[in-house]
Amino acid sequence: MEKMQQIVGRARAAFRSGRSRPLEFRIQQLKALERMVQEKEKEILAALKADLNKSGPNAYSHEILGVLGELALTMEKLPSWAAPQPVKKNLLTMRDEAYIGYEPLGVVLVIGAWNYPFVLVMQPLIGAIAAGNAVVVKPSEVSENTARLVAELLPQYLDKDLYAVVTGGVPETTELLTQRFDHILYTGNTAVGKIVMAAAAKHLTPVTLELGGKSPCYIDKDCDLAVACRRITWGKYMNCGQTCIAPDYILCDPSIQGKVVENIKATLKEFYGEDVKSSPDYGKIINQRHFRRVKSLLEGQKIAHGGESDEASCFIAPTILTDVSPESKVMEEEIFGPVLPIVPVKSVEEAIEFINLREKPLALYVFSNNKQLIRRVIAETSSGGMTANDVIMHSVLPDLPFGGVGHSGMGAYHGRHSFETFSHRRACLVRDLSWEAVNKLRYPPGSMEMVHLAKLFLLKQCNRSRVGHFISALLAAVKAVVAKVLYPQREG
Ligand SMILES: NC(=O)c1ccc[n+]([C@@H]2O[C@H](COP(=O)([O-])OP(=O)(O)OC[C@H]3O[C@@H](n4cnc5c(N)ncnc54)[C@H](O)[C@@H]3O)[C@@H](O)[C@H]2O)c1
Ligand SMILES: CCCCCCCCCC=O
Repeated sequence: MEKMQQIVGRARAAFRSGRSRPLEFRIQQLKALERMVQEKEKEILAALKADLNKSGPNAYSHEILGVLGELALTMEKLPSWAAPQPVKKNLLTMRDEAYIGYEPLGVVLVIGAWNYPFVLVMQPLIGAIAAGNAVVVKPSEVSENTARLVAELLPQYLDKDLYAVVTGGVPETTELLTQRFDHILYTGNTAVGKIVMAAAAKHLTPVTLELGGKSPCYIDKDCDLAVACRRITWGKYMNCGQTCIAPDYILCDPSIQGKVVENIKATLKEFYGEDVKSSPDYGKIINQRHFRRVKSLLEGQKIAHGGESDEASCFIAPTILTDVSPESKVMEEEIFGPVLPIVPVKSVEEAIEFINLREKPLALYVFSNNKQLIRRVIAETSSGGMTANDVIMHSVLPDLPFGGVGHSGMGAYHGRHSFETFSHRRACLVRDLSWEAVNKLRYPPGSMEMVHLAKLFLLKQCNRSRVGHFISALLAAVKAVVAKVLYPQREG
């Protein structure tokens, strides 16, 4: 493989040429990306099938639709997102142009994870292109078929120098991270997140870290359990439990634990039939390393449902664990597999305390008919995102920032948030060279009279209701300037 330094150097030279900046160019590249997804749909679906045994409908709705939706939204909204954003002015600057200008950061690195291997590199790429950057994409080597396809397709549709793909594993990523980037968006586990952040710190490169964690799900007694459990089952077992924002574990009153199990069991049958292993909708564990890791979490647990497995095909049945101790291994690490522990808690207070004693999760879920209880859980906890009375769905609304907090990550993307993540918000003030008399207020020699006037100018916002103020301030300023010019030696 070509040296990382050359790849990044070429992207930087292409960025410096300025061609990624015009909006027409960005939109043309996004259109090419859309054409790529449409023309190569079959190949993308085949790669996702080979990597994760994703069925066509699942791969389409979980990955391709997300990419097409993000592309359509970005192409439609880019002109308004990228437009200078005027800001409020004060009396000193009321004649000027004051705005936030969005400028590209430069060369951006996007490192993806294997569980949604297409959407997790494409969505950040869309935001980075939209913001006018050059981009180096590093898909996960663990989902090797999708990685290979991304490396093959992107150069066929996009500007090859501006948008490069690097494949490979830890050695290649380690080498890539020695290069200087202007932003890094990394998706993956928290331990590697720290490695990425340390490497970025050497170049003072800002990072967006899309990490994981244990996302709790509290079920209140006052709840339609059949609906709640259907939604939880969908979000927990989709992609065989390998979803960053899957509900990791359930907290509920011991009196409803049995009913929760029964409802989830009934839903599993509804979704995947009698023989889950042969269901096209279930997927598989990505590889044997993860198979063994997930299997080991079942040791010593009370299995209320599931537990069957087959190492050769990386299959672990949808599994429910009951009466799980908070101290057990399954409650120490993110599960990232089809295992759902239920930890009994006696009240919402206990649930909130349980959540707050642990690292801030990427997502948090609460099910209840009681709106006040939902508000309370939101107010008294913290997480990257949350959905009440459903799971996962906050991540599909592009106006909501998608990201973590604390150990579940930093920064966010999706929709406009992606554009902002990959842009520098530049403070712009454009003045002219007239009205120098008013500017005399800030020039030496200083006087308290000038300070009082400056206070009036600076602390008052400029809007219509304050026109009166403005006129009197202006008159006072003129008077002060005249006084300063006539009696320059006087003390303030
Ligand atoms: N927040 C999100 O959007 C999101 C999405 C998907 C997954 N995740 C989280 O990611 C985790 C699962 O992904 P994973 O970490 O197993 O994915 P992974 O193994 O695919 O690793 C992610 C990326 O990091 C790179 N990498 C791995 N080790 C590295 C090292 N030592 N130095 C530099 N780079 C290295 C890999 O090459 C890969 O591109 C879970 O914790 C999950 O919650 C988060
Ligand atoms: C409609 C359901 C879409 C699900 C997409 C989930 C993507 C999560 C990425 C983290 O793993």
